[in-house]
Amino acid sequence: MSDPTQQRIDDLVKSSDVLLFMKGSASFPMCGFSGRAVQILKACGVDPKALSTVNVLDDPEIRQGIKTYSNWPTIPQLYVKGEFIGGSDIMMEMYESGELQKVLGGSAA
Ligand SMILES: N[C@@H](CCC(=O)N[C@@H](CS)C(=O)NCC(=O)O)C(=O)O
Ligand code: FES
Repeated sequence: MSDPTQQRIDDLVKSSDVLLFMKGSASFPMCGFSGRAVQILKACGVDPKALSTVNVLDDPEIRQGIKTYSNWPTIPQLYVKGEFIGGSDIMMEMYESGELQKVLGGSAA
């Protein structure tokens, strides 16, 4: 991976079991879609302290680079154990089917 931003994102994604790229923070989401993603993770029993987040509004390079990294055009983006799961619509569908709770497995309290 020669692009430094892609490398930085790859390092971030691999550094936390549950990582949410979002607008704002878990305590102060700056967009409804990001807020919904945080709420879904809480509903799955993810301890807010175990949840790592990256505020893309703080870093334009990451805001663009994460879309390239995942080949997904929007924020939020959830990664579990280094794998891209999806945005808030996919998270909601997976939550309703029970799949998200399974994916989160040991990461959920
Ligand atoms: N349907 C999307 C909603 C997310 C969305 O539409 N995000 C937009 C507005 S916050 C976005 O990231 N736009 C590109 C950008 O702001 O960089 C999902 O499932 O997560
Ligand atoms: S910031 Fe406007 S829809 Fe997310």
